[in-house]
Amino acid sequence: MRHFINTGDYDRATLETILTHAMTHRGERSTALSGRTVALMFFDSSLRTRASFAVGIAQLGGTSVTFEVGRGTWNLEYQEGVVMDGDKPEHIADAAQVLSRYFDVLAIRCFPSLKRPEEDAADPVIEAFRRYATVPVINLESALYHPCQAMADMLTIRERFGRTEGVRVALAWTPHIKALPTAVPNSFALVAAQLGCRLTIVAPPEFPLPDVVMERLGDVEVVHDQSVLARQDVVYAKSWASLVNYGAPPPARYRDWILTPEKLGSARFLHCLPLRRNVEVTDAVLASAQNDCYDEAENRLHVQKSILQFCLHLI
Ligand SMILES: CC(=O)N[C@@H](CCCN)C(=O)O
Ligand SMILES: NC(=O)OP(=O)(O)O
Repeated sequence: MRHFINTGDYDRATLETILTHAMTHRGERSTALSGRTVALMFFDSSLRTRASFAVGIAQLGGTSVTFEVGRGTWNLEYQEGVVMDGDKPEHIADAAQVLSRYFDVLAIRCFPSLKRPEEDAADPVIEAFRRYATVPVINLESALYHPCQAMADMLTIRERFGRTEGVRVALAWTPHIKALPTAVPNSFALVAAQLGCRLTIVAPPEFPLPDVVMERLGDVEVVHDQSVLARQDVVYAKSWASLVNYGAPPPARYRDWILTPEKLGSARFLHCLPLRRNVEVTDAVLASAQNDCYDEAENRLHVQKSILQFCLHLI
Protein backbone atom coordinates (compact mmCIF):
# COMPACT_ATOMS: atom_id res chain seq x y z
CA MET A 1 0.00 0.00 0.00
CA ARG A 2 1.42 3.36 -1.02
CA HIS A 3 0.35 5.94 1.55
CA PHE A 4 1.82 9.45 1.25
CA ILE A 5 2.03 10.56 4.87
CA ASN A 6 5.68 11.61 5.29
CA THR A 7 8.39 11.99 2.63
CA GLY A 8 10.65 10.20 5.12
CA ASP A 9 8.74 6.99 4.32
CA TYR A 10 10.30 6.99 0.83
CA ASP A 11 13.84 6.98 -0.51
CA ARG A 12 15.37 9.72 -2.62
CA ALA A 13 14.95 7.86 -5.91
CA THR A 14 11.20 7.50 -5.35
CA LEU A 15 10.79 11.18 -4.49
CA GLU A 16 12.85 12.15 -7.55
CA THR A 17 10.65 9.94 -9.75
CA ILE A 18 7.55 11.78 -8.55
CA LEU A 19 9.20 15.19 -9.14
CA THR A 20 10.37 14.21 -12.61
CA HIS A 21 6.88 12.99 -13.47
CA ALA A 22 5.43 16.30 -12.26
CA MET A 23 7.89 18.24 -14.46
CA THR A 24 7.27 16.18 -17.57
CA HIS A 25 3.47 16.03 -17.10
CA ARG A 26 2.98 19.66 -16.07
CA GLY A 27 -0.50 20.77 -17.15
CA GLU A 28 -1.57 17.21 -18.04
CA ARG A 29 -5.23 16.68 -18.85
CA SER A 30 -5.99 12.98 -19.13
CA THR A 31 -8.23 10.13 -18.07
CA ALA A 32 -5.59 8.63 -15.76
CA LEU A 33 -8.00 8.76 -12.80
CA SER A 34 -11.15 7.96 -14.78
CA GLY A 35 -13.59 6.08 -12.57
CA ARG A 36 -11.47 6.77 -9.46
CA THR A 37 -12.75 8.60 -6.41
CA VAL A 38 -10.86 10.56 -3.76
CA ALA A 39 -12.20 11.67 -0.36
CA LEU A 40 -10.80 15.04 0.73
CA MET A 41 -11.38 15.22 4.48
CA PHE A 42 -10.72 18.51 6.23
CA PHE A 43 -10.60 18.68 10.02
CA ASP A 44 -9.09 22.19 9.50
CA SER A 45 -9.24 25.11 7.06
CA SER A 46 -7.54 25.24 3.67
CA LEU A 47 -7.46 27.27 0.47
CA ARG A 48 -4.62 25.83 -1.66
CA THR A 49 -4.86 22.19 -0.64
CA ARG A 50 -8.60 22.02 -1.09
CA ALA A 51 -8.55 23.80 -4.44
CA SER A 52 -5.47 22.14 -5.93
CA PHE A 53 -6.55 18.60 -5.07
CA ALA A 54 -10.10 19.07 -6.40
CA VAL A 55 -8.81 20.68 -9.60
CA GLY A 56 -5.98 18.18 -10.12
CA ILE A 57 -8.30 15.20 -9.69
CA ALA A 58 -10.76 16.73 -12.17
CA GLN A 59 -7.96 17.34 -14.71
CA LEU A 60 -7.14 13.62 -14.57
CA GLY A 61 -10.76 12.58 -15.04
CA GLY A 62 -11.35 11.50 -11.43
CA THR A 63 -13.95 12.58 -8.90
CA SER A 64 -13.37 14.10 -5.47
CA VAL A 65 -15.78 14.57 -2.59
CA THR A 66 -14.83 17.15 0.03
CA PHE A 67 -15.85 16.66 3.66
CA GLU A 68 -15.60 19.19 6.46
CA VAL A 69 -15.37 16.87 9.40
CA GLY A 70 -17.86 17.73 12.14
CA ARG A 71 -19.75 20.10 9.82
CA GLY A 72 -21.76 17.93 7.46
CA THR A 73 -20.18 14.71 8.71
CA TRP A 74 -20.14 13.34 12.23
CA ASN A 75 -17.37 14.60 14.43
CA LEU A 76 -14.76 11.84 14.50
CA GLU A 77 -13.10 10.35 17.58
CA TYR A 78 -9.46 9.27 17.14
CA GLN A 79 -8.38 7.96 20.54
CA GLU A 80 -8.27 4.21 21.00
CA GLY A 81 -10.41 2.51 23.62
CA VAL A 82 -12.26 5.59 24.85
CA VAL A 83 -15.82 5.60 26.17
CA MET A 84 -17.45 7.71 23.47
CA ASP A 85 -19.81 9.69 25.65
CA GLY A 86 -18.47 13.10 24.52
CA ASP A 87 -19.02 15.29 21.45
CA LYS A 88 -17.75 12.79 18.85
CA PRO A 89 -20.46 10.35 17.65
CA GLU A 90 -18.28 8.22 15.31
CA HIS A 91 -14.80 6.70 15.52
CA ILE A 92 -12.16 6.96 12.75
CA ALA A 93 -11.79 3.18 13.08
CA ASP A 94 -15.29 2.80 11.63
CA ALA A 95 -15.35 5.83 9.33
CA ALA A 96 -12.03 4.90 7.66
CA GLN A 97 -13.17 1.33 6.98
CA VAL A 98 -16.49 2.51 5.54
CA LEU A 99 -14.97 5.26 3.37
CA SER A 100 -12.43 2.75 2.04
CA ARG A 101 -15.39 0.84 0.53
CA TYR A 102 -16.38 3.94 -1.49
CA PHE A 103 -13.12 5.71 -2.29
CA ASP A 104 -9.82 4.76 -3.93
CA VAL A 105 -7.84 7.28 -1.85
CA LEU A 106 -8.50 8.99 1.50
CA ALA A 107 -6.80 12.38 1.85
CA ILE A 108 -6.79 13.95 5.31
CA ARG A 109 -6.01 17.38 6.82
CA CYS A 110 -5.68 17.33 10.61
CA PHE A 111 -3.67 20.00 12.48
CA PRO A 112 -2.21 19.50 15.97
CA SER A 113 -4.06 20.69 19.09
CA LEU A 114 -1.02 22.83 20.08
CA LYS A 115 -2.24 22.18 23.63
CA ARG A 116 -1.27 18.55 24.31
CA PRO A 117 2.34 18.01 23.18
CA GLU A 118 2.52 14.24 23.74
CA GLU A 119 -0.69 13.69 21.81
CA ASP A 120 0.41 15.95 18.93
CA ALA A 121 3.78 14.17 18.73
CA ALA A 122 1.93 10.90 18.03
CA ASP A 123 0.07 12.45 15.04
CA PRO A 124 -3.06 10.59 16.18
CA VAL A 125 -5.60 11.43 13.46
CA ILE A 126 -3.52 10.61 10.38
CA GLU A 127 -2.13 7.53 12.16
CA ALA A 128 -5.68 6.33 12.88
CA PHE A 129 -6.46 6.62 9.16
CA ARG A 130 -3.23 4.81 8.30
CA ARG A 131 -4.22 2.02 10.67
CA TYR A 132 -7.82 1.55 9.61
CA ALA A 133 -8.03 2.61 5.94
CA THR A 134 -7.78 -0.20 3.40
CA VAL A 135 -6.89 2.23 0.58
CA PRO A 136 -3.96 4.70 0.29
CA VAL A 137 -3.97 7.67 2.68
CA ILE A 138 -2.56 11.04 1.57
CA ASN A 139 -1.55 13.54 4.23
CA LEU A 140 -2.93 17.03 3.48
CA GLU A 141 -1.05 18.40 6.56
CA SER A 142 -1.14 16.55 9.83
CA ALA A 143 0.18 17.46 13.26
CA LEU A 144 3.72 16.57 12.14
CA TYR A 145 4.04 16.58 8.35
CA HIS A 146 2.92 18.35 5.16
CA PRO A 147 4.51 16.13 2.50
CA CYS A 148 2.58 17.49 -0.50
CA GLN A 149 3.74 21.02 0.34
CA ALA A 150 7.32 19.80 0.74
CA MET A 151 7.23 18.10 -2.66
CA ALA A 152 5.88 21.28 -4.28
CA ASP A 153 8.68 23.22 -2.58
CA MET A 154 11.32 20.88 -4.01
CA LEU A 155 9.70 21.01 -7.46
CA THR A 156 9.92 24.81 -7.32
CA ILE A 157 13.60 24.72 -6.31
CA ARG A 158 14.41 22.11 -8.96
CA GLU A 159 12.71 24.19 -11.66
CA ARG A 160 14.45 27.39 -10.56
CA PHE A 161 17.99 25.97 -10.14
CA GLY A 162 17.86 22.89 -12.37
CA ARG A 163 18.68 20.70 -9.36
CA THR A 164 18.15 20.40 -5.61
CA GLU A 165 21.61 18.97 -4.80
CA GLY A 166 23.83 21.58 -3.18
CA VAL A 167 21.28 24.42 -3.33
CA ARG A 168 21.74 26.60 -0.23
CA VAL A 169 18.36 26.86 1.52
CA ALA A 170 17.53 28.54 4.81
CA LEU A 171 14.43 27.57 6.73
CA ALA A 172 13.79 30.99 8.26
CA TRP A 173 11.50 31.39 11.28
CA THR A 174 9.20 34.41 11.14
CA PRO A 175 7.12 36.17 13.80
CA HIS A 176 3.37 35.61 14.07
CA ILE A 177 0.46 36.57 16.31
CA LYS A 178 -0.36 32.91 16.96
CA ALA A 179 1.37 29.63 17.63
CA LEU A 180 1.45 27.71 14.33
CA PRO A 181 2.13 24.01 13.70
CA THR A 182 5.58 22.65 12.85
CA ALA A 183 4.29 20.39 10.04
CA VAL A 184 5.45 22.67 7.22
CA PRO A 185 8.98 23.31 8.56
CA ASN A 186 9.32 19.65 9.58
CA SER A 187 8.51 18.39 6.10
CA PHE A 188 10.50 21.10 4.35
CA ALA A 189 13.62 20.38 6.42
CA LEU A 190 13.24 16.63 5.93
CA VAL A 191 12.76 16.73 2.17
CA ALA A 192 15.50 19.33 1.71
CA ALA A 193 17.92 17.00 3.51
CA GLN A 194 16.62 13.98 1.58
CA LEU A 195 17.18 15.71 -1.77
CA GLY A 196 20.66 17.02 -1.01
CA CYS A 197 20.03 20.71 -0.31
CA ARG A 198 22.51 22.55 1.95
CA LEU A 199 20.05 23.35 4.73
CA THR A 200 20.43 25.98 7.45
CA ILE A 201 17.73 26.45 10.09
CA VAL A 202 17.50 30.07 11.23
CA ALA A 203 15.33 30.59 14.31
CA PRO A 204 15.42 32.02 17.84
CA PRO A 205 16.63 29.51 20.44
CA GLU A 206 13.14 28.72 21.80
CA PHE A 207 12.03 27.48 18.36
CA PRO A 208 13.80 24.18 17.72
CA LEU A 209 12.23 21.59 15.45
CA PRO A 210 11.10 18.34 17.12
CA ASP A 211 13.74 15.67 17.88
CA VAL A 212 11.96 13.21 15.56
CA VAL A 213 12.83 15.57 12.68
CA MET A 214 16.27 16.75 13.85
CA GLU A 215 17.59 13.22 14.23
CA ARG A 216 16.82 12.57 10.55
CA LEU A 217 18.55 15.72 9.26
CA GLY A 218 22.15 14.69 9.85
CA ASP A 219 24.62 17.50 10.53
CA VAL A 220 22.29 20.40 9.74
CA GLU A 221 23.40 23.90 10.71
CA VAL A 222 21.14 25.72 13.22
CA VAL A 223 21.78 29.42 13.80
CA HIS A 224 20.01 32.08 15.83
CA ASP A 225 21.08 35.01 13.64
CA GLN A 226 19.35 36.20 10.46
CA SER A 227 22.53 37.61 8.90
CA VAL A 228 23.08 34.22 7.19
CA LEU A 229 19.89 34.68 5.11
CA ALA A 230 21.50 36.94 2.51
CA ARG A 231 24.09 34.24 1.72
CA GLN A 232 21.44 31.69 0.64
CA ASP A 233 20.03 30.67 -2.72
CA VAL A 234 16.56 30.25 -1.19
CA VAL A 235 14.95 31.63 1.96
CA TYR A 236 11.97 29.53 3.01
CA ALA A 237 10.07 31.73 5.45
CA LYS A 238 7.65 30.20 7.96
CA SER A 239 6.43 30.79 11.47
CA TRP A 240 6.14 27.86 13.84
CA ALA A 241 5.32 27.30 17.48
CA SER A 242 7.79 27.13 20.31
CA LEU A 243 8.33 23.62 21.59
CA VAL A 244 9.64 25.22 24.80
CA ASN A 245 6.51 27.28 25.58
CA TYR A 246 4.13 24.93 23.80
CA GLY A 247 1.13 26.62 22.22
CA ALA A 248 2.11 30.14 23.32
CA PRO A 249 2.21 32.90 20.66
CA PRO A 250 5.76 34.04 19.85
CA PRO A 251 7.02 36.72 22.26
CA ALA A 252 6.68 40.34 21.09
CA ARG A 253 10.47 40.81 21.32
CA TYR A 254 10.83 38.67 18.18
CA ARG A 255 8.68 40.95 16.00
CA ASP A 256 11.87 42.24 14.41
CA TRP A 257 12.44 38.78 12.90
CA ILE A 258 10.07 39.92 10.12
CA LEU A 259 11.58 39.14 6.70
CA THR A 260 12.55 42.27 4.73
CA PRO A 261 14.25 42.72 1.33
CA GLU A 262 17.44 43.76 3.15
CA LYS A 263 17.60 40.45 5.05
CA LEU A 264 16.66 38.46 1.93
CA GLY A 265 19.58 39.83 -0.09
CA SER A 266 19.57 38.15 -3.50
CA ALA A 267 17.96 34.88 -2.32
CA ARG A 268 14.73 33.57 -3.83
CA PHE A 269 11.72 33.80 -1.50
CA LEU A 270 9.43 30.86 -0.76
CA HIS A 271 6.49 30.56 1.66
CA CYS A 272 3.79 27.90 1.75
CA LEU A 273 1.06 30.52 2.34
CA PRO A 274 -1.17 31.70 3.90
CA LEU A 275 0.95 34.48 5.35
CA ARG A 276 0.24 37.57 7.40
CA ARG A 277 1.74 40.47 5.45
CA ASN A 278 3.83 42.90 7.47
CA VAL A 279 3.88 40.50 10.43
CA GLU A 280 5.84 37.57 8.92
CA VAL A 281 7.10 39.19 5.73
CA THR A 282 6.93 42.77 4.41
CA ASP A 283 4.86 43.77 1.39
CA ALA A 284 8.13 44.67 -0.33
CA VAL A 285 9.34 41.05 -0.26
CA LEU A 286 6.09 39.88 -1.83
CA ALA A 287 6.27 42.62 -4.47
CA SER A 288 9.87 41.79 -5.36
CA ALA A 289 11.05 39.85 -8.42
CA GLN A 290 12.55 37.28 -6.00
CA ASN A 291 9.12 36.11 -4.87
CA ASP A 292 8.52 32.53 -6.06
CA CYS A 293 5.67 31.73 -3.66
CA TYR A 294 2.95 31.79 -6.34
CA ASP A 295 4.93 29.35 -8.52
CA GLU A 296 5.27 27.26 -5.36
CA ALA A 297 1.50 27.32 -4.80
CA GLU A 298 0.91 26.40 -8.46
CA ASN A 299 3.30 23.48 -8.07
CA ARG A 300 1.01 21.96 -5.46
CA LEU A 301 -1.35 21.20 -8.34
CA HIS A 302 1.32 19.65 -10.56
CA VAL A 303 3.06 17.53 -7.96
CA GLN A 304 -0.13 16.27 -6.31
CA LYS A 305 -1.37 14.89 -9.63
CA SER A 306 1.82 12.83 -9.70
CA ILE A 307 1.48 11.82 -6.03
CA LEU A 308 -2.08 10.58 -6.65
CA GLN A 309 -0.91 8.45 -9.56
CA PHE A 310 2.03 7.18 -7.50
CA CYS A 311 -0.30 6.12 -4.66
CA LEU A 312 -2.48 4.24 -7.15
CA HIS A 313 0.55 2.48 -8.72
CA LEU A 314 -0.10 4.30 -12.01
CA ILE A 315 3.49 5.59 -12.15
C1 LIG B 1 -2.04 30.19 9.49
C2 LIG B 1 -1.99 28.71 9.68
O1 LIG B 1 -2.75 28.15 10.41
N1 LIG B 1 -1.08 28.05 9.01
C3 LIG B 1 -1.01 26.60 9.01
C4 LIG B 1 -1.26 26.11 7.62
C5 LIG B 1 -0.12 26.33 6.68
C6 LIG B 1 -0.32 25.84 5.30
N2 LIG B 1 -1.18 24.76 5.19
C7 LIG B 1 0.36 26.15 9.49
O2 LIG B 1 1.17 27.00 9.79
O3 LIG B 1 0.61 24.94 9.57
N1 LIG C 1 -0.03 25.83 1.85
C1 LIG C 1 -1.19 25.25 2.16
O1 LIG C 1 -1.28 24.08 2.52
O2 LIG C 1 -2.28 26.08 2.06
P1 LIG C 1 -3.74 25.81 2.60
O3 LIG C 1 -3.61 25.70 4.11
O4 LIG C 1 -4.53 26.99 2.17
O5 LIG C 1 -4.23 24.53 2.02
